[in-house]
Amino acid sequence: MNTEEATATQNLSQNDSRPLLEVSNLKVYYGQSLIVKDLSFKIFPGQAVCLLGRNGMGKTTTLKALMGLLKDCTGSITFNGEPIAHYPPNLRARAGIGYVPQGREIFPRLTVEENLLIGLEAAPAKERVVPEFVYELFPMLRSFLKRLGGDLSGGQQQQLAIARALVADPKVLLLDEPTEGIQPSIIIEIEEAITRIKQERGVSVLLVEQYFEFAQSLADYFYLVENGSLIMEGLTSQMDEEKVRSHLSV
Ligand SMILES: Nc1ncnc2c1ncn2[C@@H]1O[C@H](COP(=O)(O)OP(=O)(O)OP(=O)(O)O)[C@@H](O)[C@H]1O
Repeated sequence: MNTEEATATQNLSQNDSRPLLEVSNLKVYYGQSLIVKDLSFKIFPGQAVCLLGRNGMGKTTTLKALMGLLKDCTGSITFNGEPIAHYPPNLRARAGIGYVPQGREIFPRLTVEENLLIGLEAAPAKERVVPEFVYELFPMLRSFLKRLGGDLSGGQQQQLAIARALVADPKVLLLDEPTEGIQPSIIIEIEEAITRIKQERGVSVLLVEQYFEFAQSLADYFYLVENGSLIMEGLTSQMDEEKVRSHLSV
C-alpha cells in the first residue's frame, strides 16, 4: 500500500473524523545532524498508533519533539485543532498530551503518592486529586502509596509512570517502549491496562516499540521509521508482517 492509499484507509477507518494529533514535515536536529527527516503522521481520536523501528532510528527523538523537549525542530504539530509547535512542554501537557518516557523516569526518592501528585501538575487547577480510575487500572499503586518509587520493581515503576501520565486525564498518551526490561507477566498487565485506557477512557495512544507482538496487538495503525524517515505505514491488521519484521531485526 502506498502512503496515499494508507492515509485514505486510515481516514476511512476513522469515519473521516478530524485527527486528534497531526504532525507534518517534522525535522529534528541534534547539532548539525538531522535525526528526524520530514516525518508526517496522524492519530485519530481513540486510535492507537505505533511508531516501529530499530534502535537509533529517531523514535524517542520524535516523542521528545512532540512534548516540546527539543529545541531544534521544524514542522507543524496540530493537537485538537490547535497548532502547538510553539507551546512549551508544560502547556502541551495541560493541553492533554501525556508522556511516559523511555526508562520510566519516575522519581526514586519520592513516594508513589508524591510521584502521582507531580503528574497532577498537568491537570486543570480544580482537579488536583488522583482520579479513582487510575487505582482501578493499577490496584498495586494504592497499596504502595507510601513506598519509595525506587523500591518498586521495574514493572511496577512502569505502571507508576503510566499512572503518573494518566492522573491529568490526557487525550493522548505517548508511550516510549513501555515493555523495555519488563518481565512477561507484567507486560501482559500493561497491555491490558493500555487497552482499557483506550477502550474505556477513549484515550488515543502513540506507542514507540521494538517488541513486535506487543505493538501488533495494541495498535490499530503503524508507521515504520528508518533513519528518521517513514518507510511504510498501514493498518496493523493488514500489515505485511514479514516485511515489517525484516526492518526490525538487526
Ligand atoms: N542528545 C543527543 N545528542 C545527539 N544525538 C542524539 C541524542 N539523542 C539521540 N541521538 C541520536 O539520534 C538518533 C536517534 O535516536 P533515538 O533515541 O531517537 O532513536 P530511537 O529510534 O528511539 O532508538 P532507541 O530505541 O535506541 O531509543 C541516534 O543516532 C542517536 O544516537
